[in-house]
Amino acid sequence: MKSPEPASYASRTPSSGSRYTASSFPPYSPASASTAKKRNPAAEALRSIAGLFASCFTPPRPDASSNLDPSNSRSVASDGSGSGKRRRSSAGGSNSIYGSPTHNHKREPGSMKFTIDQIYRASNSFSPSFKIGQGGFGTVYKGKLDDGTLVAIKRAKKSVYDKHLGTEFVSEVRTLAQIEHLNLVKLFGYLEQGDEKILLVEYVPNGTLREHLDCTHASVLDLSVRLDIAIDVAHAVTYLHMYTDHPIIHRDIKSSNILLTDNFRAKVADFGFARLAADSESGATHVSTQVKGTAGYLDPEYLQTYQLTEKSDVYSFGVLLVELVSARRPIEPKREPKERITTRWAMKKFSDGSASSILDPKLEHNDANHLVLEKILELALLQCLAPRRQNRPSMRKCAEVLWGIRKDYKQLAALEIPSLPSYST
Ligand SMILES: Nc1ncnc2c1ncn2[C@@H]1O[C@H](COP(=O)(O)OP(=O)(O)OP(=O)(O)O)[C@@H](O)[C@H]1O
Repeated sequence: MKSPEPASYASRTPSSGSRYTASSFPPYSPASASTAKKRNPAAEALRSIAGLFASCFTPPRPDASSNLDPSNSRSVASDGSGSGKRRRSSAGGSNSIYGSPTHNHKREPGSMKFTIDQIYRASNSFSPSFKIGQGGFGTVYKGKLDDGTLVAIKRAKKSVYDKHLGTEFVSEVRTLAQIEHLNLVKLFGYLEQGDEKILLVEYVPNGTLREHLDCTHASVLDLSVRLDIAIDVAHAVTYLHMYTDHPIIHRDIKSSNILLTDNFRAKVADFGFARLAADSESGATHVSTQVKGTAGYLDPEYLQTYQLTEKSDVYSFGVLLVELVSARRPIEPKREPKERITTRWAMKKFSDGSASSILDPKLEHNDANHLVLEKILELALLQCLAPRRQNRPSMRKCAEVLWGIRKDYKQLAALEIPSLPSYST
C-alpha cells in the first residue's frame, strides 16, 4: 500500500464532506429490533470473520429490492444496465453475482460478471506477490481486471465457506451488491466454482484506519482528517441504517474495517456480518444464531439481550471515535489494568476534567484540537456509549453532531496564529 504524502492532506479538503446534506439520505425507515437465539455468544464474539463489500455515491435504486429472486440465490446478478433485470452467469459452470457498474465508469453495462479465468488473470493465478492481506474470511489479493479496474479479490478459505457461505450468505451478498455509496467499499461480484468462493470488491489503496493510527504509513493523520473520517463513516452507516425499507446493520464497525483512499476518504468495508434488520411493520425479526462482532466494540446490551438493532452500530461507532482521538485500540492488554479498556480509561479522564490527556500523543495540543477532542468525546462517551440503547443517538444524529464540530473547528482553526518557527544558532 502506498504511503500517504503530505500533499494528500491538502487534496482532501475540509469541505470534502459538505457535499452531503441531510436531504442526500434516503427516506427514513424506523429502526427495528431483531431478536436472536441464545447461544454461547461470548465465545463467538471474539473475532470477526468474513469480509466484504460495497460503495458509491448514488442513492439506492428504488427498485433494488424488488429485483431479488429468493429462489435463485447463487446465480443472480443485478443487471449492470440498471434496468433491474437479473441474469444468470453461464461462465464456465460458475455462479456469479455482480453489482451495478455505475460505480465504475470504464465498465460497459452488464460487464460485472466474472469468470474464474478473469480472476486468475487479474491475480496472476493468485500469485503470492499479489497478496495484500489475510483476514478471517481468507486471503486478499490485489488484482487488475482486463479493463484496468483495480479490485481486491477475497478468496474464502474452506472453513469459512463451510460455515458461512451458505444460501443465507449468498442472499446477503445479492442485496449488498446493489448498495452504492461513496463511503462503502463496493462489492463488485461473487463467484463460486468448484472449491473456489471468491468476492471481488473495490480496491481501496491507502490501507486501513488502524494502520494509520499505528503510524505504519509514515505520516500522522491530523485531527481534522480524523474528524472527516468519522463523518465519512457516519454517512456510510447512516446510509445502511436508512437503506430503502430494509435497514442494514453493519455489526462489525472497527478501525481495521475502515479503508482509506489516497485522499483520505474513508470507505467502510466488511459486511460479512451484516444482516437485513427486522422489518418492523411485518413484525418479522431477524434471528441471529450467534453474537458476532469484535471484542472491544460490542454493544453490552446486545451481549445481554442478543437483540440486534442499529444502536449496536452506534455503540461500536462510539468506540471508534475514542480510538480516533486517542489512537489507542479498544483493548490494550499491555497497559496497566485501569487503562486496558480504552473507553473506560477515557471516561474516567473525561469525568475528571482531564480530557486533554486522552489526545493521541502524536497530535498537537492547541485550542482547535482541544475543542474537537472535547466535543467528540462528549458525543462518544456521553451518547454513543450509553449503556441503554434508547439513550444512544441515531447514526444520522451522530453525523449531524460531527458536522457541527467540523464547523466549529474550522472557525477556530482559522483564528489560530501559526506558531513561529524556532531557529537554533
Ligand atoms: N477492498 C480492499 N482494498 C484494499 N485492501 C483490502 C481490501 N479489503 C481488504 N484489504 C486488505 O486485506 C486485509 C485483510 O482484509 P479482511 O477484510 O479479509 O480481513 P480483516 O478485516 O483485516 O479481518 P477480519 O475480517 O478477520 O476482521 C485488510 O487488513 C487490508 O489490508
